[in-house]
Amino acid sequence: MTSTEDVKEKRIVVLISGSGTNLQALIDAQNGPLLPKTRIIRVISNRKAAYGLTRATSAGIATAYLALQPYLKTNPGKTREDYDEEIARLVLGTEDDQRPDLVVLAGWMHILGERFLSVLEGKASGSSSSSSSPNTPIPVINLHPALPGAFDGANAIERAYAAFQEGSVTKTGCMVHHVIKDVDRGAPIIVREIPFEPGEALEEFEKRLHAVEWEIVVLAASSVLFNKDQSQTS
Ligand SMILES: Nc1nc2c(c(=O)[nH]1)N[C@@H](CN(C=O)c1ccc(C(=O)N[C@@H](CCC(=O)O)C(=O)O)cc1)CN2
Ligand SMILES: NCC(=O)N[C@@H]1O[C@H](COP(=O)([O-])[O-])[C@@H](O)[C@H]1O
Repeated sequence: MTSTEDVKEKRIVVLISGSGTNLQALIDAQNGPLLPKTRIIRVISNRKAAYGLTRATSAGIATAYLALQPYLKTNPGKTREDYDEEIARLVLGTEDDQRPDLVVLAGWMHILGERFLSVLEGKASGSSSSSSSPNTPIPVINLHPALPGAFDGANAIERAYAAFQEGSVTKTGCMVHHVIKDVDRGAPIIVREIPFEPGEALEEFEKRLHAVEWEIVVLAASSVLFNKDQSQTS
């Protein structure tokens, strides 16, 4: 029987661009019933002012910042794809004990290209370390505030709310899905439907939606890390 001491710690890297309330939900869930022996080892942001960086630092989690435009400016000749590969390197770290078991995009507002995905899928080497498991794919999941195939891309909440105002939808939702090249089209892991309420202000609706996000981002991480089926779609 494996004792708890023998169970290898699970490592998560979280990518953010903003306030980090979903990062905070993951921080608070570390070593709890859904994420036992699990640690967020690094938080990476593409926005220097992201409050999520403050949350990470307050929680004693290492942080890194790298934004596309400053990267291109300080590296003449480099491309967006080079940036994506640099982000992959930041995700992998330089040593084996820095290699994550899961990457969570929690409000990460940059579309990641093939070069990033290839490194994380183990099809290309992005780490400078002689990792003992360079080709093991690392799952990448994304939190998106819409239902599968409904409002892909940025500003999904506002677009869904406007569609409700026009009478073209009665509900929206949020989901966590696997990340593939096609934005927001990866296989859903957890989906939650959230009906609109007539007369409800956008700000009030957003509060309801975010509260559901904080729940599913932890459930999805648990599902992927521990192969548990948390996929109650509702
Ligand atoms: N290859 C993938 N990359 C990303 C995915 C994905 O599913 N596949 N999900 C997004 C997250 N996201 C929606 O969930 C999303 C974020 C940002 C954008 C977008 O248009 N970004 C612009 C820049 C916008 C800005 O800087 O404000 C861009 O990248 O040029 C669309 C969807 C994360 N990445
Ligand atoms: N297309 C991606 C997208 O819109 N992601 C959204 O960014 C917010 C991040 O909040 P947070 O910074 O407070 O965690 C969340 O609402 C998440 O669904």
